[in-house]
Amino acid sequence: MDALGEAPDLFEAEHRALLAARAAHAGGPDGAHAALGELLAAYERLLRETRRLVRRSDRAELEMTQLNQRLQDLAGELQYRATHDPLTGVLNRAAIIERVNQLFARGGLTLIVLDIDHFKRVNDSFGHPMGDKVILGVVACLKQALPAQGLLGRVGGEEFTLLLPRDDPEAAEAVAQRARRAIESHAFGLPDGSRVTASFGVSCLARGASFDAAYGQADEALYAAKRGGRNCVAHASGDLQLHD
Ligand SMILES: Nc1nc2c(ncn2[C@@H]2O[C@H](COP(=O)(O)OP(=O)(O)OP(=O)(O)O)[C@@H](O)[C@H]2O)c(=O)[nH]1
Repeated sequence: MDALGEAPDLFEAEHRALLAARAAHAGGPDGAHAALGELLAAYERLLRETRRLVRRSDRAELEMTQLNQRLQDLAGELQYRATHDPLTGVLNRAAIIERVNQLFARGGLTLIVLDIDHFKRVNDSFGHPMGDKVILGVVACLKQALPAQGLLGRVGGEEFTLLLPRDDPEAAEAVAQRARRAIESHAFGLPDGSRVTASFGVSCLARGASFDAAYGQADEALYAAKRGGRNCVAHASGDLQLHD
């Protein structure tokens, strides 16, 4: 910048050489040779500068593209972390609440809530890492039992939800029983050879309901399943019915 705040003209010398060449050309052949020499030198410098500027701008563009990609990756990572459980990689509670409320705006749905039975015993007897391994095993069983259009989430420590995009109690019963059997028969590798089971509560509600209503019902049914002896499925359709 000069004193007036204007950027210096990078091609001042070339501009002057051009003016001189123009004047020499207008004045006849006498001064033309010297002017042509100056013009050549100026033209060569112009090419060098232009190449340097193009290279610099290519580098800047590449850096911008890389920065942009990094930003997009970070935004995706942030979005993933905000919506997924770090241990299991399934949807977290906040993401499940959002999905359920979105789906209720469009139609009915089924919320199945399940809780691993006597899970505290696993932690107390074999340690927290073994408990984590059981949680991962349960998630693998749930993924196996979940239909393609269903969603799986972790809504508490050892509590999960299966979300089915229709309020169909029979389909819900089939999915819950499939998940229950998958857990019951899975080899978790506990040191004492004991099996792991889970209890299930099912709520099917029509369009316009909310996560709180569906979760409240499913949770109540889940505790009926616990009271009913665990390793079973209870529905919240009016009065609670146990299935095994
Ligand atoms: N390993 C591990 N344990 C967890 C995690 N989150 C919660 N827990 C444990 O889960 C256990 C839950 O125990 P309780 O709520 O008493 O229930 P429970 O022993 O499963 O008994 P019931 O539900 O009545 O069958 C507690 O010991 C928690 O510390 C986790 O991420 N990893």
